Amino acid sequence: MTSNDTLERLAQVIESRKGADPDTSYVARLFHKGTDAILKKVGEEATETVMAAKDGDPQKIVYEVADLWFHSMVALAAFNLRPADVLAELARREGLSGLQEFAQRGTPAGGHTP
Ligand SMILES: N=c1c2ncn([C@@H]3O[C@H](COP(=O)(O)OP(=O)(O)OP(=O)(O)O)[C@@H](O)[C@H]3O)c2ncn1[C@@H]1O[C@H](COP(=O)(O)O)[C@@H](O)[C@H]1O
Repeated sequence: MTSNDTLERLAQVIESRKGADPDTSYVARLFHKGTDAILKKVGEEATETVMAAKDGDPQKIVYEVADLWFHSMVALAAFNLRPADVLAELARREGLSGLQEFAQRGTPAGGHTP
């Protein structure tokens, strides 16, 4: 079993919660609340990830990043996207240095460097 399988299985469960009962499913409740509520959770989990990383506790970092990935996947589903779309974008970037990619964009005068 690969990590891609785990993400794809979770994506299928998330998809199946669209229109499900908000009283019996957390994901259905998020969809019921709407996109703004989902995006708010993504923001909260990102902040909690930063705080965990500042604490330096590896277990807490993994826990919070799992929360962040999960809520990001709910956000993707809200826009009818799948983890496969993100994985394809990462695959496209494979082997292309971030510095190289940044240079190809062309740095505006006075612009920042990564
Ligand atoms: N991976 C997850 C998952 N990760 C986190 N959460 C829930 O996300 C909620 C919000 O997390 P928070 O950290 O914000 O917790 P909080 O209770 O708001 O507390 P605070 O941090 O705000 O104090 C919690 O209720 C967690 O249980 C998840 N809920 C569901 N899943 C997956 O989604 C599937 C479908 O879930 P249901 O739709 O509920 O059946 C499950 O089988 C799981 O595989």
